[in-house]
Amino acid sequence: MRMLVTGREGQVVTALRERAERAGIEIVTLGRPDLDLTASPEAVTAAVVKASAGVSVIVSAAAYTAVDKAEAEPDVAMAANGRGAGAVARAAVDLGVPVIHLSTDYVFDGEKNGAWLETDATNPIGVYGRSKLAGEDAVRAAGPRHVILRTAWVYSPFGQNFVKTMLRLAAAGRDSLNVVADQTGSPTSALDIADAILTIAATLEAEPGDEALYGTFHLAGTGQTNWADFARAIFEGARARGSVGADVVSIPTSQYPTPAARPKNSVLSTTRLSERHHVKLPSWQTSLATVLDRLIEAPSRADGKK
Ligand SMILES: NC(=O)C1=CN([C@@H]2O[C@H](COP(=O)(O)OP(=O)(O)OC[C@H]3O[C@@H](n4cnc5c(N)ncnc54)[C@H](OP(=O)(O)O)[C@@H]3O)[C@@H](O)[C@H]2O)C=CC1
Ligand SMILES: Cc1cn([C@H]2C[C@H](O)[C@@H](COP(=O)(O)OP(=O)(O)O[C@H]3O[C@@H](C)C(=O)[C@@H](O)[C@H]3O)O2)c(=O)[nH]c1=O
Repeated sequence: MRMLVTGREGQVVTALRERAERAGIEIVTLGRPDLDLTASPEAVTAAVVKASAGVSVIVSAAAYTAVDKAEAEPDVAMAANGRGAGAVARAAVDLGVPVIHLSTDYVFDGEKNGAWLETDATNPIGVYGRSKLAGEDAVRAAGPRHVILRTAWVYSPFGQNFVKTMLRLAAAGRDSLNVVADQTGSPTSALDIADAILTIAATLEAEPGDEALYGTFHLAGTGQTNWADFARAIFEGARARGSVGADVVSIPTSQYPTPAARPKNSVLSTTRLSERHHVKLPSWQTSLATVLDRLIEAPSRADGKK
């Protein structure tokens, strides 16, 4: 298998590079300046086609992900996540290969009691979510051979994410942090996303004509939490590894004003993916431990002891 992934230094693209190399899968990454999703759709499609010699699948992982900043520059977010995503998917159609496209829990308004199904009505409450929904629509319009993977609350040893922010604030000496406790979701490791994408890509390659494998799927860590409890788990893990933590004070969202509104309930039902692609991610606690192991050097290892 040879795979092209959009993006260069993002969390998912970096995790995919690592996992693909380990599995002996050839991976081509395409990011700025060679690919700018905000360029004209024709230029985006041409750049992807040009870089895709011999690829059997395209993974569309690059996106404008600055949720708050998007409120101030909706045109840029929409160009990248809407039109840009559509142009990447059209390149896959031109090449005759399937596209695996990453989307988000933020396409929902968060008002449901219970986990969101793929068939639930979307209703994004911010610019980022609206731009990602436009991208989903553009991917669907490009052709039927797509897998849209809506994921959530992504963290990893790479790039920027909530886990690294918490560890950085504690390391900078913040002994107490106010964190919102009324937004619920499922933290998802980019390493797990990468493994899932490799499995899904292999299945698509083996069974290209199976229509049940295409469409929209939810992919998230198993279990749910809120940001405050997630922060507590991060600090508990940090302390257990000999690093510093901070006390977490639970606050309502109203006490942490941000430019963009976030959904109250982001929990995604992942049953469809496990039934059709036999992919089920570990519990978020298990995956958090794996990522913390990589982010925090254990004292015994730092001492050179086993
Ligand atoms: N992070 C999260 O919590 C979640 C992410 N998702 C989705 O998953 C996917 C992967 O997210 P993640 O890896 O965390 O994202 P990151 O923010 O870590 O990385 C985004 C990548 O997109 C690239 N990029 C941004 N703008 C452009 C552009 N105009 N042209 C080309 N490349 C661009 C960045 O390039 P550069 O390195 O040059 O900045 C970077 O490589 C995205 O589609 C995102 O919407 C879904 C749910 C949650
Ligand atoms: C740093 C910090 C954040 N928060 C809150 C703000 C927010 O509601 C929540 C998470 O903050 P973040 O800014 O990391 O989250 P955010 O950027 O909204 O994360 C989202 O990113 C996009 C790309 C997605 O697709 C989503 O699935 C989701 O992961 O925690 C606190 O309450 N206290 C703090 O000290």
